Amino acid sequence: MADLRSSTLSIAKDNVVIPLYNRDARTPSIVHIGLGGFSRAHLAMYLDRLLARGADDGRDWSLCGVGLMPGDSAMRDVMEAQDRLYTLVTRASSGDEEARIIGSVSEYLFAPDDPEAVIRRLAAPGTLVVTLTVTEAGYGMSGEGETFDIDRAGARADAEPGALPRTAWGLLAEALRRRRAEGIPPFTVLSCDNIQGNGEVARAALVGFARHVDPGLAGWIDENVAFPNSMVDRITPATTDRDRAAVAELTGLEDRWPVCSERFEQWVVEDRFSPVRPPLDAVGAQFVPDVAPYEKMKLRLLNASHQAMSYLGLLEGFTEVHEACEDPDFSGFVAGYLREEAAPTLDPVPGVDLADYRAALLSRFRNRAIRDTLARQVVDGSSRIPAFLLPVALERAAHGLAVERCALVLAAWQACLLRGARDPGARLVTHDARLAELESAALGDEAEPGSFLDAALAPAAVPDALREAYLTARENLERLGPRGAIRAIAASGADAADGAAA
Ligand SMILES: NC(=O)c1ccc[n+]([C@@H]2O[C@H](COP(=O)([O-])OP(=O)(O)OC[C@H]3O[C@@H](n4cnc5c(N)ncnc54)[C@H](O)[C@@H]3O)[C@@H](O)[C@H]2O)c1
Ligand SMILES: O=P(O)(O)OC[C@@H](O)[C@@H](O)[C@H](O)[C@H](O)CO
Repeated sequence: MADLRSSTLSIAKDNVVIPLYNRDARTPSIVHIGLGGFSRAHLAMYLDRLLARGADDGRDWSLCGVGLMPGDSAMRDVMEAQDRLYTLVTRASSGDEEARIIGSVSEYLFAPDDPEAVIRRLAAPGTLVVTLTVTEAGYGMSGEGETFDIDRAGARADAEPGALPRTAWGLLAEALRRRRAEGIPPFTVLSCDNIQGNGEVARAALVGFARHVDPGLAGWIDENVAFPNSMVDRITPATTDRDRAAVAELTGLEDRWPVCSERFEQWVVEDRFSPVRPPLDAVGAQFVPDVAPYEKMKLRLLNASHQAMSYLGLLEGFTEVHEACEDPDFSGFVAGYLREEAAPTLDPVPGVDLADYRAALLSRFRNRAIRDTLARQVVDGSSRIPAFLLPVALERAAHGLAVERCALVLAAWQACLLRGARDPGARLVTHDARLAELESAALGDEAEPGSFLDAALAPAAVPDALREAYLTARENLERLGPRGAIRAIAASGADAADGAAA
């Protein structure tokens, strides 16, 4: 079978959508930092659509992908070998698959090889927007998510005089310094990470970093750079060898790194770009004046549900999201979390019926075709729990409302970490920037129940009601196991535990 590259596109099977637009001599208008699974299934797909239909403004809305981490050398190799082409397969729950070869990546730069090339691309007048998926942890925020911690972001070396920057913040600050010096208007910074107020957080990170280098530049960035908030959604698991084989079968071409996702897509973007807004509304994105209600809905419902099901599901022995969500007890628990605990904390969302949204989520989670794993959801729980689930628990506790389900999720997190602390070979949580600290806190909780919450959730102060609910949940989990602890909540009459109802 032929390898995927420009010269073999014409032999792709008939059902495959291929890029027919001109891919030669391009000047990307967008630089994307952190070109991983999600941005390849989402941002690059929207741009591929835009390039295929032709942008009315005549600009080249292709993107330059940038990898910053050492592991991104694998992406560099594949992008080089395949003329920056790859396959996106979207999978419906019926098993129906659609394949599209994405051609919107016009350049790929691996920063560890040549940071200067990345800075030059960022500083080029043609670069109008810089998009980011550097994960929640990449923003290096501490406190309530508003303060930039240069060490947490791993960016202290970037701030040394004369340093060649290695982090997103160092690269962006240096490129903006050059643009300012040369009188080139700044680009817009558009975060596509799952963070409430991701634009504001990106601003806090970049301005916070720049303050370490040049307070004048920091002030200029704060005043002149647009950081629109955005809500992004498309469940995109990591690519497996099984996916590679399936994609070869579907397209007739060997793709070393395809990406497979669900069919659902959503992108809600704050209409605040400077100097130029990409015409993404022509290809399915939605521009709105205020993204906050959409972000809150998505993070507290979808992302927090992933947290809610995953620690409990792993303790029960499940490995994939759909397994947990097809089980009546577990799906009843998630439905109960959505309906009883999370949804009441949301503001109305323009154009969205929240009951329909909740029902649609459960059916997306039950999509067997995408084979999303629980293990993917528990990476970096120390960034995800505080971002997705804790705000629901804190808001409810502050209003004297029940937090049993949030508390059970926290107890299951502790139990998963405890297992790894006792037997590293049996770890259920394997990747977290704070893994050693969390495992030790989970052990400490055995001697002093509740102390795990203080250590894991700091600097958040743990309200008494959450602590009490956690202690009950923890005891139930130990005594009854995950299913029993879930049933205890259902039996308490807190909800109907109807797995079918959202
Ligand atoms: N996968 C999804 O379903 C999904 C959906 C919506 C949003 N997202 C957002 O996208 C992010 C990435 O998800 P993914 O599925 O693409 O993951 P991935 O592992 O496929 O890719 C992550 C990319 O981010 C880079 N990265 C990681 N830490 C970084 C750091 N500190 N600085 C710079 N780059 C860093 C990696 O090198 C890689 O290029 C998530 O954290 C989330 O915020 C993901
Ligand atoms: O990617 P994260 O770390 O923000 O969260 C894990 C999952 O909840 C997330 O990737 C979802 O699949 C995604 O947000 C769906 O749009």
